[in-house]
Amino acid sequence: MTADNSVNVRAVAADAVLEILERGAYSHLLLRQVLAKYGYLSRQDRAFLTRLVQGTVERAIELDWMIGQYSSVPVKKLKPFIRSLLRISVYQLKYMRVPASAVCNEAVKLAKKRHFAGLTGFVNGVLRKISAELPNLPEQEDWSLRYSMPPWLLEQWRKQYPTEILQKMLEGFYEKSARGLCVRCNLSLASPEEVKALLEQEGVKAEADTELPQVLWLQNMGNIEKLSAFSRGWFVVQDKSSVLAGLAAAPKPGSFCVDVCAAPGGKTLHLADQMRGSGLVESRDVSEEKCALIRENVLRCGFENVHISCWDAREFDGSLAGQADVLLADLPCSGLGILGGKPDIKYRMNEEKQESLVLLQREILETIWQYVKPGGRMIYSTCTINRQENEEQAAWICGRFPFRLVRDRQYLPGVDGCDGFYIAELEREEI
Ligand SMILES: C[S@@+](CC[C@H](N)C(=O)[O-])C[C@H]1O[C@@H](n2cnc3c(N)ncnc32)[C@H](O)[C@@H]1O
Repeated sequence: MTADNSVNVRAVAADAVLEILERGAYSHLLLRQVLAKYGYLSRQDRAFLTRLVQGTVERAIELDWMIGQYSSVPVKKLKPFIRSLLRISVYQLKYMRVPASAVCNEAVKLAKKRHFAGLTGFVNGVLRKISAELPNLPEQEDWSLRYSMPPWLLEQWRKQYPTEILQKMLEGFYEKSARGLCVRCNLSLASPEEVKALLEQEGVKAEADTELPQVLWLQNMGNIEKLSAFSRGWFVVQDKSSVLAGLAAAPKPGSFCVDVCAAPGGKTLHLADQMRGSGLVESRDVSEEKCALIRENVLRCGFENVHISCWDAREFDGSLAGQADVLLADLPCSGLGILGGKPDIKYRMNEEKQESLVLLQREILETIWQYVKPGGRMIYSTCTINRQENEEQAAWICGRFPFRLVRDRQYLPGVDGCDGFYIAELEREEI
């Protein structure tokens, strides 16, 4: 597929995969940049590019194993661009059902164009062999290959979840893109019916969520920032699990809410929306750059009941002591619940990083619990499925500070129809 005369979508995909898997770029940020740079691509090409990059990153462990079976050179020793080109090509063969002739011809052309003319025979040979063998390949027994999941992560989850649940989760990550893009309607500006109607006028398919009336699932949306409903601030891109955290906070009109780790502002906006312009949300994040993201969203959505400030949540702010009706502690975490949308996290994370995140969460919690007024509530949430950062952290809060756990829930991908997310609702004791 070539979008137009000026850009070869496969070349863009190969470069993007190289940046993500070889140079540590964040998949969601890089894709956003690339899609903005090639803003003139058709909806079809944007969808192809997105799927090819995301899918290749998601399936990289399995793709490398397949390439390794038919390459005379170990995958690790291949030239980075050739490795990337083979990865996107094998993904097209196995998961996009692109005809082998198209995949091989495009890969050979691209190798030549990037000055690897001496390797075109090698590229063609590996891809032809894989495409011939594909129909005979049995399903992988090894889950690390079947689901492209690092072995240490599978081992950790095996200790924490029963096998059937684990399998549903692993499959759930791959179902996310098919469900579409999840958005929450800004009820202060428009009803879900109005948002749906405006989106449909612009060719976007919007389906109401079966449980949460303010949530819509979008398909075929192209460049979201160009949609009128987006620029009018009528919706916020936010997974259903994150909406559930905002609903758990349920601020009463006129409340004072503190959101200590707020960027890009999804939950801040939801708190402001639930109070319909009354009360105040003190919305903070650690850097000016992050606060700028909150500001942009608050402006777009038209809220005046939000105050944004740059503050490191590990630093105590005496002016907030005992003030908050609702404290939102949506803390930095290992992010393993959102692998469906940010698959590169699984290659970046390790047990050492998880342990340091547990310590960072505790450092923040030791400071911020003091902001909750007696009888007030704290919502502790993460977008991960690791017990140490979730249930164990909620128990740690209750064991150390004057809080009781009202309720908590671990949402799981593939089980609950949303990202993996943990939400604990805690109440500060009156005395
Ligand atoms: C899970 S994200 C928050 C998502 C946000 N609540 C939302 O709904 O859009 C965690 C945030 O914590 C911020 N963060 C990390 N360390 C922090 C610190 N020491 N103080 C304040 N914010 C911090 C990160 O910049 C990141 O934006």
